[in-house]
Amino acid sequence: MDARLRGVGVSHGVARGEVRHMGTAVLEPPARRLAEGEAPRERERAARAVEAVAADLEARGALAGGEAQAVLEAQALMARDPELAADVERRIGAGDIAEQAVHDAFAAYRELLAAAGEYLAGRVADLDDVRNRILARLLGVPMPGVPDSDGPFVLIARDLAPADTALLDPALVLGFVTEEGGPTSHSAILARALGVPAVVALPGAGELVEGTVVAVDGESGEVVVAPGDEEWAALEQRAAERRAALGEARGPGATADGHKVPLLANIGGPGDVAAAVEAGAEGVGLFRTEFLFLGDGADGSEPPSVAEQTEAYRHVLAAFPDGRVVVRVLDAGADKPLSYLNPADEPNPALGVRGLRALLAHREVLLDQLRALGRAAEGQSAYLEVMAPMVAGPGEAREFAEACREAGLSARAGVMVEVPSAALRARALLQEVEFLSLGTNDLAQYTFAADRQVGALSRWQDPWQPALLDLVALSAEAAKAEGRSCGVCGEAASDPVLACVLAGLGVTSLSMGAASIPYVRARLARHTLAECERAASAARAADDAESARAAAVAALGG
Ligand SMILES: C=C(OP(=O)(O)O)C(=O)O
Ligand SMILES: [Mg+2]
Repeated sequence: MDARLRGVGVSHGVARGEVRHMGTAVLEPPARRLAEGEAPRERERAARAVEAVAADLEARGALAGGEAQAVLEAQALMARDPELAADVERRIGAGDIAEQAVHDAFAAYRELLAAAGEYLAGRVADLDDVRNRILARLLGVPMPGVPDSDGPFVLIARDLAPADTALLDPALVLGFVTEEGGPTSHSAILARALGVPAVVALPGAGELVEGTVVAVDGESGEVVVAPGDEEWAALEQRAAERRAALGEARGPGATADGHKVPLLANIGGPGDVAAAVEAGAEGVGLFRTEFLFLGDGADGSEPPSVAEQTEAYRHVLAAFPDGRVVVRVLDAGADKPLSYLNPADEPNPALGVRGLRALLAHREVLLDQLRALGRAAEGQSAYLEVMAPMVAGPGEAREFAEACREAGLSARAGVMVEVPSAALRARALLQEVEFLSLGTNDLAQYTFAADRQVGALSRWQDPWQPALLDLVALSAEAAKAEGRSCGVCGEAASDPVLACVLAGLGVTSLSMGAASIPYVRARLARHTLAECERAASAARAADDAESARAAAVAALGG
């Protein structure tokens, strides 16, 4: 095994300790069929196991409190899902024993969830955990979970379920490393909440030998196997420098010479507001409203009502008095499909009727959302702005602006720049709408013809690609020429060094997950605007992502 492995760092800090593996044995149902007349008793056995697991999850939640409680309660709801229960009953009726019926019903549900796109796919680990718990209960074997240990350790798992992470003792668990998961998985969210460093998506993590000492850097995503004292000291030093820098930077985002770059939060709903406020977000740069349409409360068969939407939007606006809140209208399709908006049989959904295209084909859904936003903004001091996703040209921008007017919305209307054509014709877009926001995740997908959901193409998702920086520069220059704002709300904004480069390219605000805000604030505060501009030119002059980053780091003095 290599001495240095690299995954994705999702929770800052460094840790060193012995590896302990999570009990991940997949429980297999015994091969047996029900005899005549056994079904009623078997149904009862299944129902009792489900209820016991749901109650246990709730009890763990009550003990843990806070964010963990919400997650565990959501898992208890999954366990009690009436459709799952009906499927289990049906399978038992067809002769399956309870273990087999639970196993297969969850597998069917899992497939649905995994196919529903990135955010819902992140909940697959939660569902697997619920299934394992019910199976363990039925089989009478110990629950899967965190290993027992007398001393502190680094926890290694395929993916972590909230029921396990919620009750972790940060004094014992020094850090997490998982083979799967991403920045939106619960492992990542809860690691950040617990304040322990975490690295996810590290292939081969499962092969680390129990008891080996590893060092985990939750920022760079590095895991060093058997680190020497010098290597460990260097990692600690880096972490200490980052902490010191964090402590010094306060207040609104700005470069060392006072050039303001507002730091905003990306949120998926009212539940993310507290973390954004705590991180000192100056507002919201991207409210991904599709989670209201796809999320826990929605069943995905029809849009939430205007009243339901109004309430959710009002909650968010109220949290940012006098702040800016940019709401993106529903972005359905490709990684976030919605049956009533997107065609079922598109050969290539990422290039299909998605985003604004789907909304223009269902204008009533768009108009209802805009009306709900207008109502939510009444009497609030927050400054509402609305923007449309996946806009390819000025005609679409005009249609969006017209819909905003028709809905009687007085908020500023803008568009996301996520398609190269929008960046190339940014000035024309700004004849129709009032601001731009760069969605670098999709912009990378469409610039490099690389599906953002295909792991094997992930290097093309690297926002340091110089061609992507060129498109950012084009958009920012167009906005400047038109006297308009041009922010970034894709993942690019959350990389502290790249954030400086983006500021140097002329981007006017940066929006990111709340956890990244303090790091970006601290790094920006270290450099003048002129230094950021030099770093931006150096990065654009490079030929690939790696050398662009190296050139920018060198230009910024390390
Ligand atoms: C911010 C973006 O939108 P999403 O990730 O929700 O598609 C983007 O594409 O960069
Ligand atoms: Mg996008």
